[in-house]
Amino acid sequence: MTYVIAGGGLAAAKAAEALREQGYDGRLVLAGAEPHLPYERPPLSKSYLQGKSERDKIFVHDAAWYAEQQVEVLTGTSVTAVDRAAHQVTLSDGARLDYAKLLLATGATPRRLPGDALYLRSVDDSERIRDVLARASRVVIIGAGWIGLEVAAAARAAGVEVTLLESDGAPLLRVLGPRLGAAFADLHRDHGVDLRLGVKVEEIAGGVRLADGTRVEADAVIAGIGVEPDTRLAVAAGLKVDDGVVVDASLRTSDPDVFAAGDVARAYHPLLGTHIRVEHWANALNQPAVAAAAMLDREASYDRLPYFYTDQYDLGMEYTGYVRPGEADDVVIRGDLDSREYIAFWLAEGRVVAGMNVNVWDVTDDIKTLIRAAAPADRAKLADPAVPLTEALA
Ligand SMILES: Cc1cc2nc3c(=O)[nH]c(=O)nc-3n(C[C@H](O)[C@H](O)[C@H](O)COP(=O)(O)OP(=O)(O)OC[C@H]3O[C@@H](n4cnc5c(N)ncnc54)[C@H](O)[C@@H]3O)c2cc1C
Repeated sequence: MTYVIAGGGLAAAKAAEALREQGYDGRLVLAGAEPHLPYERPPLSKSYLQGKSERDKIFVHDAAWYAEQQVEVLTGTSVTAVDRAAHQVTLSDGARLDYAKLLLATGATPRRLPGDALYLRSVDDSERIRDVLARASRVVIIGAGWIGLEVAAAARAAGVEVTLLESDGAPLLRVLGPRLGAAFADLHRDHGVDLRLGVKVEEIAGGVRLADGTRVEADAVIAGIGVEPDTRLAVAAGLKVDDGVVVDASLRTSDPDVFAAGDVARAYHPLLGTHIRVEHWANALNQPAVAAAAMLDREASYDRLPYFYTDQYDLGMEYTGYVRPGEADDVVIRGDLDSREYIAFWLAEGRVVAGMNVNVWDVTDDIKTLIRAAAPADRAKLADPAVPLTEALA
């Protein structure tokens, strides 16, 4: 009996680990398209991009671990097709492999623009951009999302002039809303970033040309405009796909022998009562244990709240929870936005649905408790640093 993992990122590695931990002792094959063993991506836009961490620190496990665990890792090998009726996958080298259970952990790929821009997804991308930052005097970054902002911070740390272009009226507008988006705009402007909001890029060529005709010259253009889930295999195999491979709370697809986890999965979240796709490290870290249990025909359900973190300059933050699209406007702040030491809470119908602690630590569990309570919060208590967070319910 063979279990196959299609994909070679964090979710894939954690799935292999979880299957062995949970007692699966059959043949286990992990096929990953990249030429590397599975590694963690968060450092690629932070410490690794800034030359502050070593390459061997980013790998989830070393080669010896996979050998000990008898996980057959096929690097540089894509799964090119899934034949669900025959329970067989085809690999890019032409080989065919029978599977009893299959996990799709194919992740996501950057959205691209026409023209000559750099993108940041892989360790090779990170090294390329690091080399560019070492030589460039000016770069343009397109997109003030998490990746764009972190690359802007790395570029400033390298002494490079940065023009950061964003089509919305604030960085991270859709996630954080206008008030907190503006706080991130201030952060970057305070560090010398030329942030231009509400602009549209018309052409990328030796810099960029904006829709209003303005040209911004640069030594390199780096784009971070979001990712698309890599659902090609699932689509071709006729699985249910809707901006991600649709799975239930146990991470099972519309085929009982095929599962999905990580960036590629749109999973039913029992607490939120809806399907969500999460493009965060903690999700790729934790979902695989549930997928592994389900692959072993055990009861399992993934109901962790989404969690995300970022580091930019001297700002560190953690974000916990989920704000439904278009509901990021009702915010209560505990602390001081200007000194960049605060917790922001997003409310929907009076209840806390998400919290972001900025340069304030060890509050994630309390924020989770508030969200899980799903009860109306007392806004004054929420805003008052003297009141323990767990007492902030109405
Ligand atoms: C630069 C960067 C910084 C980030 N920083 C943070 C952060 O600070 N905090 C945070 O929470 N999250 C962060 N993230 C997001 C986080 O890294 C992702 O959520 C996580 O990598 C998802 O893991 P995954 O295994 O699902 O997918 P991926 O990491 O995308 O891995 C999927 C792998 O599968 C391979 N693959 C695709 N198709 C096939 C196929 N058909 N056959 C075989 N292999 C295939 C791909 O090549 C890839 O190697 C960051 C991401 C990036 C790129």
